[in-house]
Amino acid sequence: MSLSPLPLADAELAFDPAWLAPTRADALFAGLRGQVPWEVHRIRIFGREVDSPRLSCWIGDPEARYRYSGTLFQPHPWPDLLRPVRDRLEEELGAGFNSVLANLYRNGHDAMGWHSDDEPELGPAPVIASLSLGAARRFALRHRDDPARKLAFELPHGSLLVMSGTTQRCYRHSLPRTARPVGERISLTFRTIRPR
Ligand SMILES: O=C(O)CCC(=O)C(=O)O
Ligand SMILES: [Fe+2]
Repeated sequence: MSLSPLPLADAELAFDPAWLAPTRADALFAGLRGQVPWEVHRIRIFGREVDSPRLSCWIGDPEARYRYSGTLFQPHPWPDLLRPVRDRLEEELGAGFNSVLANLYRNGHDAMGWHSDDEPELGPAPVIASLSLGAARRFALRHRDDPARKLAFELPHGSLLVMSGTTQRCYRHSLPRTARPVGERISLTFRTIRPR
């Protein structure tokens, strides 16, 4: 398959439902599930620090540090099995990626709340490439100022979603909880952190 634009005003989205062949996607899921040092990240909600409802791991080049809630996060080194994925993304998208936030959603209770990836380290118009592995989950976008502008769709095993341009500035996105019984899902959100 190939990347095709998804129409949404003030956003720049490209989607490929089958970026990775199923057998490759299976192998990547199994390898990452076993090799990544999955952690519970703490997030701030309404001024309180709580465990995020998923497991995560920040992976990247040594300079891809970022500061969050007063803590300086140092990335974990790239697992070998992610290097060819990063190389292919860089070549196909013509963008550099020095880091990836890996997320593991253990079941339908695990989720990601509404947010924009708009930390200053990402720059004003970041390219974020998100590869989905494992159980298909819904992904939702909604405009910051106009609730009528929204989009939601499934992210299947091996799919790639690229958000760029004004997407982070104009939209929030989320991965909602679901009451359906769903298996594990891993997302890899490739980014570029500019060192401060
Ligand atoms: O898991 C997903 O597809 C979304 C992840 C996300 O929005 C993020 O890591 O910032
Ligand atoms: Fe995000």
